[in-house]
Amino acid sequence: MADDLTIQTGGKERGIVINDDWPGYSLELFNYPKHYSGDLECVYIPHGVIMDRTERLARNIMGDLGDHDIVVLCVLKAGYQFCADLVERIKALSRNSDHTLPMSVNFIRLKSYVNDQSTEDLHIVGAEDLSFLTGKNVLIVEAIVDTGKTMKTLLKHVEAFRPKMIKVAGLLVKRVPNSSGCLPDYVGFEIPNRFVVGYALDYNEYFRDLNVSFSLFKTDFNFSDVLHWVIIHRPDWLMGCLEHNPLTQMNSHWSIIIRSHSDFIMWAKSSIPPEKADIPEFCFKQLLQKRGIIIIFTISECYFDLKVWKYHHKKTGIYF
Ligand SMILES: O=P(O)(O)OC[C@H]1O[C@H](OP(=O)(O)OP(=O)(O)O)[C@H](O)[C@@H]1O
Ligand SMILES: Nc1nc2[nH]cnc2c(=O)[nH]1
Repeated sequence: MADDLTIQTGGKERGIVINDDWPGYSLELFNYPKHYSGDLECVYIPHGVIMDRTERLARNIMGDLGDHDIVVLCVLKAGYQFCADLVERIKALSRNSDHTLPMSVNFIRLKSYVNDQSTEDLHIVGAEDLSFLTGKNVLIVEAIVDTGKTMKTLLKHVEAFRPKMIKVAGLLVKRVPNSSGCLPDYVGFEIPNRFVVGYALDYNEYFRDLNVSFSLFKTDFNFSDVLHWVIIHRPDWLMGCLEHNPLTQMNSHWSIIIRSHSDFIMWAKSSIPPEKADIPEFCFKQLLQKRGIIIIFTISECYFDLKVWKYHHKKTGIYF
């Protein structure tokens, strides 16, 4: 995978390539949990297609590694579903062919995403000591390779324990501009640069329980409504954003900018006196306590926070 690692790099397949203009399937055609209604855009890759592709990956892995012992290293949390399904299919092939692939399964947890953003803060949680991998054939099983940072870090970590061989199976690989260049040896699907959820892939821990696989997280909503709602119901959170935003120190005026993560500014007001800004007065009292405000929300940060809030308050009957 990475150039500096002793892993075979040649002849890698891109898997099933999903083009940028793929609209997905209408949600109306599938069953999905009621608690996610309104949150999803479409079904991007149906569960059955993932299962069929996984079966083929299992066959490719058996073909390459059959008769070697392997240690499967499942990357949690998102990798658990793919790993379970892949191992199940390798076991089935093992039962029904002349090749056999003795396997042990281990788990490692890496965490770097907050909302839909990769952070520099990558933690390896548990199984820091991987000395049981020394001299072994290792199959790393990962749900998604996006920026590739997780995989690069993990490979370095695993390499340090001197396994005999490392192969990587990744169900999804995203086409991203600044990819680390780490490509799995076995790829299920190459997908556009969109945020997908379901089949154990989460958004701040939501949607792991979504079985209609890989749906797109919905981001089309009315920004003014969202902003009003946040200001009214979450002034504390808003202030938190300000505290942590270095830009808040820069300007003696305030401005509120809402932008999508592709940097398209959807709604912006800058240096407007509060009484002309069409935002409830009490919010401005709070905002104006802090002079020099620039608030930058990304769509999903803002939207998801509302969702969390909505779910949080379901029991108390406050709805967005
Ligand atoms: O290629 P990258 O940009 O590094 O992203 C890929 C990683 O992101 C997700 O993990 P996350 O940090 O969200 O933790 P999780 O698996 O517990 O959801 C996913 O499971 C991958 O490990
Ligand atoms: N749920 C989810 N987690 C990710 N981690 C990296 N990319 C993604 C993605 O598209 N969806």
